[in-house]
Amino acid sequence: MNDIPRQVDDAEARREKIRKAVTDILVALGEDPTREGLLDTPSRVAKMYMEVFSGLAEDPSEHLKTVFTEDGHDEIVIVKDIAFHTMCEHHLLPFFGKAHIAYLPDGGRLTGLSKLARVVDTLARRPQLQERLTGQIADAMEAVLKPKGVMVLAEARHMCMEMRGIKAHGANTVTLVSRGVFDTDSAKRAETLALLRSTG
Ligand SMILES: Nc1nc2c(ncn2[C@@H]2O[C@H](COP(=O)(O)OP(=O)(O)OP(=O)(O)O)[C@@H](O)[C@H]2O)c(=O)[nH]1
Ligand SMILES: [Zn+2]
Repeated sequence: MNDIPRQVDDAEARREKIRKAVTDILVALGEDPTREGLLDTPSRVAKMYMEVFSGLAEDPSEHLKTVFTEDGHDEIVIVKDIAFHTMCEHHLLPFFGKAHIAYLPDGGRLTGLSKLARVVDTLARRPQLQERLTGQIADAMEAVLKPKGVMVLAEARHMCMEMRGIKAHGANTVTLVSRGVFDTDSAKRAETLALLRSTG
């Protein structure tokens, strides 16, 4: 019972810290935080950060606990084109793209297909690096489903590379993690990678 008000208070205290920090940034930029257009900006940014970083308080593997055991079904499962939006931890600017996941079940242990997208969503709602996001998706799959193998391919555009700095417009970053048989069996790895990369 006592946990609920504490969490609410804690969330409000964190929102207030963000509001104050955003006001300080606006002042540092030479803006007038009291002008009409900016009046609610600190509150909006606080609400937005609490939303886009809400995955920090969640355990992604919880989503995978809906396991169906389908004896004899140890064929590869692939879910492609899982869209994600996240924030690069270096600049707090968005990077976004798609994750493609393949796993080879063991002992018939399958999870709901939507749960793979939920894992990606939870991990994306954190300050991230693309390599870490890719690895953490595979970690969650391994921890709960204990598959024979898991492969995760992610492709993304980083706003910190496009709208500032090097301004490499349209650069696409691809990251790949292979575990289990997809790491040790080169034929399976090549076949699965081709399936993950194929379009349509
Ligand atoms: N490996 C990796 N690097 C990233 C990711 N997101 C952003 N970066 C990079 O993080 C690096 C930070 O480099 P720094 O030299 O510390 O920062 P900076 O001066 O803003 O760098 P520039 O972007 O080159 O102007 C940059 O090269 C970014 O492109 C990511 O997901 N993975
Ligand atoms: Zn960045």
